[in-house]
Amino acid sequence: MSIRIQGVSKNFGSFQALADVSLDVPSGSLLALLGPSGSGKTTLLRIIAGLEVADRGTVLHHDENITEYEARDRKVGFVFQHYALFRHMTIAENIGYGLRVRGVPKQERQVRVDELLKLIRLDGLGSRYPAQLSGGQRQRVALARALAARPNVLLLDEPFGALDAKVRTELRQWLRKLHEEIQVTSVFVTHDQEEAFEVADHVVIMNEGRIEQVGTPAEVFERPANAFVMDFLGNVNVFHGRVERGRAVVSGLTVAYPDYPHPEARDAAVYVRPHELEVERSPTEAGSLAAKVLHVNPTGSRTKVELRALDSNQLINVELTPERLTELGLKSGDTVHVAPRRVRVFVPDYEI
Ligand SMILES: Nc1ncnc2c1ncn2[C@@H]1O[C@H](COP(=O)(O)OP(=O)(O)OP(=O)(O)O)[C@@H](O)[C@H]1O
Repeated sequence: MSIRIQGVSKNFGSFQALADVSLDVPSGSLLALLGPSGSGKTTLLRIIAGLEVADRGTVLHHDENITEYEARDRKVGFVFQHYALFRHMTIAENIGYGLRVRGVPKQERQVRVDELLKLIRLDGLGSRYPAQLSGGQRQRVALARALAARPNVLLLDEPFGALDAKVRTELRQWLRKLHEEIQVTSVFVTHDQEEAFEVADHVVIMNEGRIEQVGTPAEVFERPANAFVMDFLGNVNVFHGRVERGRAVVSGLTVAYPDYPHPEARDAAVYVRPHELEVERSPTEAGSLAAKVLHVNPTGSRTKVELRALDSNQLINVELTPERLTELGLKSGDTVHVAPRRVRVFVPDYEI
């Protein structure tokens, strides 16, 4: 069941939580809403669920306009961060609760609950109580409960937010596999980039009630639509420079920027990710920034090197492979030359 959101706006008093948001969630996909705190992710999810009413705009399920439908008529399943299970009910009773309320006969309920217990890999534990399960297992039960009535859409709001890092990682992979198995259209809210990238096949980057970009994890990471997305998606070096005549210039460094062919110079931000910076012992022909090595921190498969540009004093973060580090033999205090393999240039208020 696809979801289509068209021109949805929502105000809380004078505060605009969502500003003219439109989004398509293809049938069977798993889409993550990713953005900083307060960007409107939960509000959008609640509007899809029917728990919140939009001031303007429409929500369609498939081609049906469900904007006016109550939550219970929308056939959605929810999992929240703190969607507590009923403590006095067994796991099986918890999972079957919604079916019981809907009057599904006992036998049919039991078959469905057993099916779900298998799906969440907790078969045999149906007679336990929530207190006898780990936090991760409890969230899997919450998910089974959400799926019990075969919803058209599954909505998850920071479902693993309260769990520790190791369990979170396991549950992400588990959710990914589960989704491949059941293929129910799912929307997942998180402020954790790694989580969004690992779980979802499409990521929606939100900021201040607007959608900044929609794409696969690779698309938004490799081709960020704007400076906000670039910044938000992690560790990045930002150099302040200018653009003019098809070039972007940061002190000694010049790179081609054909998107700005005009002769009048404008301020620009030049973004380079740490693994897209090369370190050389001598200046490169294409232009490089002279910098002093502050720290070399070889952890894991990448070595993090912190440098300071000689002319601007700006801190620069570089990631090198262990092989490259050995080749260079870098140590603190060395003066080197840093050159980007790839840059993204953003010119404020300039539409390409
Ligand atoms: N019922 C409400 N009344 C007033 N303001 C609200 C209400 N619900 C949300 N807001 C405000 O709307 C903005 C967006 O909230 P929302 O919960 O959608 O953001 P979010 O991106 O999910 O953030 P978080 O990651 O912190 O949950 C916030 O500034 C929040 O304070």
